[in-house]
Amino acid sequence: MAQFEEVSQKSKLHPKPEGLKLQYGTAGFRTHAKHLDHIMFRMGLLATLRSKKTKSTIGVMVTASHNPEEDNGVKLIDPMGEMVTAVWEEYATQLANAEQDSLLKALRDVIEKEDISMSEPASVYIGKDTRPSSVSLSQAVLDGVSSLGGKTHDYGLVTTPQLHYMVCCCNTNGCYGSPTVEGYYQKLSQAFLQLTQNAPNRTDDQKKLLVDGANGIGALKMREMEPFLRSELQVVLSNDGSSGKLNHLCGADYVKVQQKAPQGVSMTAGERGCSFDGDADRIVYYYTDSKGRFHLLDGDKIATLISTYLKELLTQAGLNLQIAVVQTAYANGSSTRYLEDVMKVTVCCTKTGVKHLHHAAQEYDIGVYFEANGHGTVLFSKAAQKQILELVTDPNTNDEKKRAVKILENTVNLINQTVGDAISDMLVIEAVLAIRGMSVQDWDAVYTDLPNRQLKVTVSDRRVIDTTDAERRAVTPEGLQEAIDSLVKKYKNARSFVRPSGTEDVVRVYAEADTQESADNLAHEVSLAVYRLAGGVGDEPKPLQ
Ligand SMILES: CC(=O)N[C@H]1[C@@H](OP(=O)(O)O)O[C@H](CO)[C@@H](O)[C@@H]1O
Ligand SMILES: [Mg+2]
Repeated sequence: MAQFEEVSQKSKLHPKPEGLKLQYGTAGFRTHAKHLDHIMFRMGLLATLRSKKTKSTIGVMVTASHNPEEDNGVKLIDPMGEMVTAVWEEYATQLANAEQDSLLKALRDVIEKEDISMSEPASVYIGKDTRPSSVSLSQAVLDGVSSLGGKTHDYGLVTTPQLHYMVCCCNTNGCYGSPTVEGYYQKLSQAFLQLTQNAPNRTDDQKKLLVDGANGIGALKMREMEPFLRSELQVVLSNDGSSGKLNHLCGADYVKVQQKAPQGVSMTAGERGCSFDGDADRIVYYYTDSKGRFHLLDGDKIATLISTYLKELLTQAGLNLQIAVVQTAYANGSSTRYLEDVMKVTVCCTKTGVKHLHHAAQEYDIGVYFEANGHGTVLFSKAAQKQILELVTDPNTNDEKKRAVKILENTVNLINQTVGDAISDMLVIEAVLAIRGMSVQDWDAVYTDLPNRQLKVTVSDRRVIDTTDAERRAVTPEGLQEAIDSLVKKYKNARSFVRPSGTEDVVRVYAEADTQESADNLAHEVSLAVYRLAGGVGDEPKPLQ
């Protein structure tokens, strides 16, 4: 077959290092950039097949998000802008690991299993982050697509959520928006400007926001978008990539894990700041109080703020829609308690990884999902969107209801429903604070986080730990869960769980309790239990200082 002749020829330009095995993990392939050229070419091939199969445009994003600059990675995007489905993750791994001489066989296997008609046309959208290696790696993706006769549109430098958005716009024939970066800025900024009209008396101080761009793509795109916001948001951008290194001592992951402000951001007391990660699909907020203490507002605080706001609007609009918040086991216990007991919203817990949260959120009229690390968005069901639109145009709606439902409509337009999006989430948070007249301190005071600690333990094979109940309980190895249970009993308001990481070769330990000292001690004791019962390697975990 002529098509395969070209694959065969071109694949020689992107050879697989013999014996190298990589896996499509929680967030696609991710490793040192030097190992990825063949992976990119093959993901170009796979995206082309996926496009033929679904008769839709598929996205391929070249990025390694919050990883160090030397790394890179790739994620595939399905037709509605969601993460690629699990079965195709398997194919991705098979194709990635086929040795050079069995690549065509691996390709034919997928075609056969999925019964793909090779005469279908194919279309693939491609984007990349600012890593130096992204230039040649995205070229390898383009080569893969063209060698199977697929059409490509190379968006060049875009954030991950922007590419998800483009794919969704394309496959909905423009219903979701226009598939251009300009179209994205226009849709979001128009919704934001409409929303801020509900808060006409904001001062320049209130409009000011410090943004840490993680020296990555988010910074570039924030600069591009700024004029569209017409000073309704006054962004002070740092770590804009002009001098610092990507994700180095800055960005959302650094701030969340270290629980301190990024370097290069100078905040006066009470000013609010936020950090994006390296591909701008995560965001966390923070401020420093008058005593110089740093306060983090993470994904849990964001989910609480947004769901409270939506619930209030639904009541004002007289709409009977069910709202739920989807979290993972890492959600702070105080947030879960507040949402269930005070807000009376449904809270559901899934396994770690955005695809799990996204699927769970699709089950509700309105599903708000956030990982504690700041990755999340809101999904509105088709029926919910229809009800909102009908009420906007209903001549019998009174003024109060009309105001609420107009705000809801603009909020729907401001949210990137395809995936967590730092820029979109930031604008939603800014709009909510403005409309509700809240400062960042008011927001922080809604509930107080339980002190918590996350640790990592290295074991010889992390797969010996199997979990259940959305990863909150360990089933194996024997005795581990009992050990955790009896340690937890020693502390007040305590909770702890362990799970094998899906992105690193470690076991993660999480503990929370009434004081930082208790959380630290509990996390340490549970780490010791993991080390002893699950085959720890290296030195025994030491107590925290
Ligand atoms: C505790 C934690 O933050 N885990 C992260 C991390 O997964 P692990 O499976 O824990 O390594 O990376 C995932 C992909 O970016 C992200 O979805 C998840 O939230
Ligand atoms: Mg990311």
